[in-house]
Amino acid sequence: MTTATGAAARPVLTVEDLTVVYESDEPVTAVKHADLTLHRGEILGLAGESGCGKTTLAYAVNRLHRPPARIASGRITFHDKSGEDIDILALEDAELRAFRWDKLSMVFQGAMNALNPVTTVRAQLRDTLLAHRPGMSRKAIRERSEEVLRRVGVDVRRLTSYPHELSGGMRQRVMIAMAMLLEPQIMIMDEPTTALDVVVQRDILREIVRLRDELDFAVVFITHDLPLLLEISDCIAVMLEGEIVELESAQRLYRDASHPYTRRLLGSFPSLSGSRGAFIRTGVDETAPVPAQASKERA
Ligand SMILES: Nc1ncnc2c1ncn2[C@@H]1O[C@H](COP(=O)(O)OP(=O)(O)OP(=O)(O)O)[C@@H](O)[C@H]1O
Repeated sequence: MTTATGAAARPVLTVEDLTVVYESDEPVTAVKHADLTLHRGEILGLAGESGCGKTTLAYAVNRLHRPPARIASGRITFHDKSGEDIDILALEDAELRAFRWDKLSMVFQGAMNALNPVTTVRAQLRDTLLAHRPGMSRKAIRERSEEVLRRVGVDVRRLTSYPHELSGGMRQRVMIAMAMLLEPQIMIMDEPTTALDVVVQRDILREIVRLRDELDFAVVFITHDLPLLLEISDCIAVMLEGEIVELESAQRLYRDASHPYTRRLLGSFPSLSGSRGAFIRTGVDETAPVPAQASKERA
């Protein structure tokens, strides 16, 4: 199969006909018959205004949705690198616990507040490792913990820190380190940097793109910040009122969006209207390659 960016890649996740309904007094169909294919090593941006169903879709993919949310239709298949296909909606509880973090991890909105406040970074990394790799030696745990921290640009001396001793940016990096701890094949990131200031946000995003290049996991990146998605994504899915109305390479979407809503969305960001291309990096010309590729250099 060929991805929208032109590279041959196999799918790692297929979502077919997914419908999620909140069975409240007035039922809300938050995701409507969504189809999505994520390829190995791909960064897929999920864009759309607040309330369009992005988070609901991400939660359902990882079976983290809670009542009143109910999956009314669909099929979600994880294509493991071993060649096995895993039907996520059919997993038993124990299988699901083993699956999460290991094959697919998530960094949530405001995740930096999700760290346990009374436990050191070292203990949190160790607990996650031991839950999934019970036989892991102390030496291997130490080495892996140090490695993931280094990868996200946090000094290993921070292993002995408690979350309150870290800055917001550092806590978010630790959460990303947790998410990559078990070398998942997919990381879903739901507005992972929204609460951070712009400079730290860019720094972390560049890091995610660089890590993806090195480690080749796939990323679903959710935000309503379309300019940012154009910069880091290979492909972008646009959601409107629960439907995926467009799924295109970042480049095609930017230059030639077909859905009127996408065009409106593009036009609603002052930095994207007017002289196209200026927002990405200074000096980028109109005929330059896919924005995501150009942003792969390190910060
Ligand atoms: N617990 C709930 N009960 C009923 N409706 C809900 C519930 N949670 C979300 N919804 C509705 O589902 C729809 C999709 O919400 P969702 O949070 O998935 O959107 P989103 O695109 O992620 O928004 P945001 O960007 O603000 O996070 C919205 O109409 C929302 O009001």
